Amino acid sequence: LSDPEILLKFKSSLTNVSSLENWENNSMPPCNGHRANWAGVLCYNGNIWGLQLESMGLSGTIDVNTLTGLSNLRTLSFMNNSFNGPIPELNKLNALKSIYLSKNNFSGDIPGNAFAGMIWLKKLHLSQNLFTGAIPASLATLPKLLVLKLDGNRFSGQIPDFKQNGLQKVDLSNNELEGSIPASLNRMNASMFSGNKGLCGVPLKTCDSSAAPNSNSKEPSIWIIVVLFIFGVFILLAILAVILINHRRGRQPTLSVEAPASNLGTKAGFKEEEHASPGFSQQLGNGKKAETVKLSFVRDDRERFDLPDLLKASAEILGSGSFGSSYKAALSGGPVMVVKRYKEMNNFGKEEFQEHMKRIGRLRHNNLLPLVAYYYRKEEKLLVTDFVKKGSLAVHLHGHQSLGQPVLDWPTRLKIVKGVAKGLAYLYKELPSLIAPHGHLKSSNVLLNESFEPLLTDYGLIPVINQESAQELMVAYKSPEYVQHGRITKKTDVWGLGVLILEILTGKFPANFLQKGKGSDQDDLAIWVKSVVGDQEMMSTDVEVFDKDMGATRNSTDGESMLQLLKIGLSCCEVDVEKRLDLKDAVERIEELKLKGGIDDDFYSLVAIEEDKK
Ligand SMILES: Nc1ncnc2c1ncn2[C@@H]1O[C@H](COP(=O)(O)OP(=O)(O)OP(=O)(O)O)[C@@H](O)[C@H]1O
Repeated sequence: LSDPEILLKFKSSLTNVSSLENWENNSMPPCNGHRANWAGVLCYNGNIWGLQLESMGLSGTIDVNTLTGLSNLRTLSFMNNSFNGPIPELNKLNALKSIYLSKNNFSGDIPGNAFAGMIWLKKLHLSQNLFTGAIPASLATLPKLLVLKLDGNRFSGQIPDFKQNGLQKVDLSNNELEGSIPASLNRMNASMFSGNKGLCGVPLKTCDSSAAPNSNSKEPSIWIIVVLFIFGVFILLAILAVILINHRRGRQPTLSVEAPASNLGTKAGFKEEEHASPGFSQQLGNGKKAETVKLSFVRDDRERFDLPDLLKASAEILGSGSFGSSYKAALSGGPVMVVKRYKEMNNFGKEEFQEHMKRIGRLRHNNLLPLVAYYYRKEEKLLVTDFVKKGSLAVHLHGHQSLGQPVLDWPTRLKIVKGVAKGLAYLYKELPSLIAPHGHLKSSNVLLNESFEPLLTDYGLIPVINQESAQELMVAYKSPEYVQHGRITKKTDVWGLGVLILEILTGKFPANFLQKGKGSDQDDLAIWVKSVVGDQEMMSTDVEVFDKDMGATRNSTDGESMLQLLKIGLSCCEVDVEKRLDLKDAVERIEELKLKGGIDDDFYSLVAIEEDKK
């Protein structure tokens, strides 16, 4: 369906729609550039990014399924209308940044998972409705939530333990909540909790521990005893069952790994083929008779495990890059690790290799994925790191459709560039003897943590990669200076940073990495950007290279910062090394870039502003 068709279908499930009479198929399109022709529609670049249908007397059904067709929709407001019934299934619109449903007659319990997966949601207003039951638990883990207004409903039970540090306003006043206020909300104003008879703890009066859930405190305690008793009986039965099963099986160990694994503490290692689960271990061991295998840990602050533990774990291949393959392996009951098996590290003696791994293991920075351990055998090298759940920047920039995830917005992209720059500056400081301290900077080697902070990986490896393969495979050796003059310089990583910046701003994949081996004179992406933007001095915020998916940038600060970053990216991609920025200058210029002030980059609901004034 086209945008107008989607809006008309959406309108057909509403009642009392006289305010939407200019929503008509044969009239003007809903958006004309940034201007809206249809009432209550918010436009950016000809796309619908918001619906602000406030104070229109609307009722009927909010047809969320139809709205899923509007791929640029980021904000929804139905404030001050007459909608009733249960809350719509808003998490089908998981790219939304703000939702305003206050001042309607929505009612009933909200399912605990109603907001699960809404990782972009910053503002949620549900004030002054008739909602009952518990505050949905999924709200407590939304990573970007800043403002939550649930006041003036009939929410009951305890307040969930909000995990976010960034919460700015949480208004829970005038509900039927009870119990103690979680520590994460202690710094809120007391008025945010007023009108709830059962709440206690900072910033309200302290909880009286003896009489806390008081008056009818006897009843719950009896129930607790009954539940504990039943639970105890279950556990006893389970233990008996396990003993019986083991008895029946006799004394043979169920897994061949178990007996020798327990000796590991005293033995120096074990024979790989005795213990490994077939797939992963066969690939690692190559079917050859293995020597003893023991992981060397490069950090003291990490829980110890050994290669057998990883081999036992069911492994999943994450991907095969130019150097080999990466496997994800979950240790039983413990952390999830990634083991990268390098094909091209065979020319180094044990001591030389160990020395370098120790050096890498000493690095500590918020924007580096730490090396945890390594394994050295003459013909086999493995590096072990933590698994990063959100995956790589490459996946977020180029694979979001398949993941069903919203694309990265501008503030997130700027945060990633700033983090990458900081990580690089640290590598330059700590590894001054390496000509290219990273050497392999590209978007699949930038992983993203839970709050989209970038973590560089695969850094500092040039000294232990076989020279011939390095020249063929590593990003540093694809730089114009290497292709033309056969040398890399202190500014080679700056070129990698420039290509990454252009990739982040344009959303386009740098074609060079697709060609194995030597690339063209300079990166195709940089050539394309230069051909579109022309003379750097003459560039304006209207240049056509920016990824449209970065989202609304109507305000001038953001547009200006994007343009500045584009200029920095191009100056980092200068073919002439003399003219290219050095790392220090590039990092300084990146650090100066500003986001628009304030807490939000979407619209401020008119009714919400009025409410906030009260
Ligand atoms: N620690 C990790 N956590 C999560 N994903 C990871 C981790 N390390 C690597 N990956 C992802 O696994 C995939 C394979 O990574 P790998 O490092 O083997 O190859 P690559 O980065 O694509 O290429 P290259 O071998 O040239 O570095 C990539 O998509 C990468 O982003």
